Amino acid sequence: MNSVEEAVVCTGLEYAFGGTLAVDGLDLSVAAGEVFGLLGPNGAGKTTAIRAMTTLLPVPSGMVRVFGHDVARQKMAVRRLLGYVPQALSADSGLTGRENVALFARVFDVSRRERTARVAAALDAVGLGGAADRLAGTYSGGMVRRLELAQALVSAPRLLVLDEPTIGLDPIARTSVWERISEIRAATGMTVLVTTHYMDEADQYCDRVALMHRGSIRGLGTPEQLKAEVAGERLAAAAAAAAATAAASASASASGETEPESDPVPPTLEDVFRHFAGDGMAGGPDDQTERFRDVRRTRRTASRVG
Ligand SMILES: Nc1ncnc2c1ncn2[C@@H]1O[C@H](COP(=O)(O)OP(=O)(O)OP(=O)(O)O)[C@@H](O)[C@H]1O
Repeated sequence: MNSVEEAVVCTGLEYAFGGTLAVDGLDLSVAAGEVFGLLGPNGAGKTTAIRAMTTLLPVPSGMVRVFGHDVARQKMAVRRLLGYVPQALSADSGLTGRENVALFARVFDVSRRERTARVAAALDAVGLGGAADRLAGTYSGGMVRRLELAQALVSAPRLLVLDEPTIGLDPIARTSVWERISEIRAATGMTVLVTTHYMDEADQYCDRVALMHRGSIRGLGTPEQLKAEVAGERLAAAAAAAAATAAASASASASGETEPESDPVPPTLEDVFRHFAGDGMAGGPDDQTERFRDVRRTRRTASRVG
């Protein structure tokens, strides 16, 4: 990708759990400094791909590089560049916000001299400076998610990876989490890789998105590019349908009415999602299993957040 620095490059990434091929030949490149959304239906392989990128799953060398470091051979170098907010909650409700972040500062080897200032700066950056000495167990769901963001930020990562950062949050808390992410990214130039099922969030906050389905990428581009692509395909399909109707109807054919009507409603990113992943939501037995799995997990996460 010529002169653009690449934060993450996946080349033919594969990962299987027993007989289940969760990631199936994933090719992906995330440019340094962009907010990149990895989208796709339940079970598409997003979390598995992210866990491979963050060194949490073993993959052969050559499949994933983070800022040029191979995750298989340079695991520690990669970890030093990363901040990761997993889907499952990681804050300890029995510690204060400050203690939670300080714990991460120690784990991520922030020097003793810098630690106090870095912990305070991370808490301020997510708007928790005033609540830093309260137990995390007294925080609202949105505050807990922002605390986890502070935990991931305390090591000043070049790449922040967020797996469904706003799941189970109300619209105001979701906006607050995203505003913090946007501010921090603007201030630091950090790269952000995020998964979300909220298409409105992806549309508003991501520079580019990839639609993942059954383990590989099916669509890639800016939200505007992908919406334009779907609009173009809808028009082409409408033209083909109109031509077929005209051919079948002598009267239409005689009057030459083969032009399709223009699409009155422009596609949304949700339409893009359905376009690329529609067959994943058709309701086969595997998809039903994924949906139940997701409902259970969303409820679990929401109840732990709330
Ligand atoms: N620990 C595991 N053991 C066995 N199979 C797993 C495990 N984790 C994931 N899978 C399977 O791998 C596939 C991809 O799952 P993954 O969690 O990566 O999808 P996802 O896109 O992140 O889904 P969601 O949007 O629901 O979080 C699914 O078929 C899932 O059932």
